[in-house]
Amino acid sequence: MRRINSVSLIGLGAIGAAYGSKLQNLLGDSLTVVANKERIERYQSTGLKVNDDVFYFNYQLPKTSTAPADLVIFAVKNAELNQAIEEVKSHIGPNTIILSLLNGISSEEDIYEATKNEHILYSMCVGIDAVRNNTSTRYSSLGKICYGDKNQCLSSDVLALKDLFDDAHIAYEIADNIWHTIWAKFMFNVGINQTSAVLRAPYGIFQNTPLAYEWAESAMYEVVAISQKVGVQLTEEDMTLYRPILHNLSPNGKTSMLQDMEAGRKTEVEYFAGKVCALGRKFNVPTPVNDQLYKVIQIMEEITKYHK
Ligand SMILES: NC(=O)C1=CN([C@@H]2O[C@H](COP(=O)(O)OP(=O)(O)OC[C@H]3O[C@@H](n4cnc5c(N)ncnc54)[C@H](OP(=O)(O)O)[C@@H]3O)[C@@H](O)[C@H]2O)C=CC1
Ligand SMILES: CC(C)(CO)C(=O)C(=O)O
Repeated sequence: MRRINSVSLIGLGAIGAAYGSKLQNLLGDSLTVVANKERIERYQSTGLKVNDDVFYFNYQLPKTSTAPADLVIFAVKNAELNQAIEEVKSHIGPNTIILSLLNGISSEEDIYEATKNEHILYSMCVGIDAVRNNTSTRYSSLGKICYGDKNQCLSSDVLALKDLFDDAHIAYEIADNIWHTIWAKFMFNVGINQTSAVLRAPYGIFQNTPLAYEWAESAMYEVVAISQKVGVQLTEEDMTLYRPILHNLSPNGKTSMLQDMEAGRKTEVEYFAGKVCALGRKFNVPTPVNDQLYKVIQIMEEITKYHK
């Protein structure tokens, strides 16, 4: 029976800090956070605050030679993924399990291309409303990590991760069809993240203003239509299933894209509307809502740069 005793994590933002704090409580220094010198100094100077607790992690510089970890977790943004893969590569051995908590539908394939690792479990996290302010992260709900083997089997990797999550008190769900689950989350992000960034609206606005959520759903419909061309077969029921998830998030919570917009960071629009529009063109599916969101969000990013 496989056991996960050592974990390396890259990306200590909202998601990395939230789940990393749980793992550190269990593993202590057997959880290693990979980061460059500037980040490590920043994290060490104040500690990493997660809700009301302060964490001092075991840090390691990128590309340091090290024994492979049992599990490597990616929790960076999509545009940062390629660099993160290079920087954490020395932690990945032939038997290392890899988990990518990034949103979108491309990170697992990108990691596979770069590492050829055969132990990548597909995953996403849902129902978490973590908001980060520099080195401080606050959440009211930690949600759960949905994951699975892409061949839909209960492999020893899947079971080893289940034991780790049980021990660390991280809620999880082993998905029957993880690719469908990831696409459903992609659909939700395409709707809620992008419209929230444009409206600068926290979850409460979408919970209480039907017109705002209708707009988000109009972007989601385009993902449903495309999914049917790529064999994923999302339906309107997948959209309905996300409504209670939205209503469980803190009304003051903000999507990761709204947080990026407010902090003047580049957003993940390329991996949401950018991907939807490209797939729409490929499969001849009209994507008028995402076409506009793609343009508006890119313009907003330029305006932010202009004012910096
Ligand atoms: N926030 C949320 O509620 C949710 C987010 N997600 C997804 O999870 C992913 C992560 O999002 P989130 O946590 O919000 O993003 P954040 O921007 O809060 O965190 C990303 C972190 O990665 C760090 N980082 C980037 N590159 C490197 C590197 N090479 N080495 C070490 N650290 C690095 C950044 O450091 P620095 O700040 O110094 O650049 C930052 O702390 C995204 O794909 C997002 O869509 C999924 C579900 C919910
Ligand atoms: C679902 C949601 C909106 C919060 O968990 C998210 O994935 C994000 O903020 O990126």
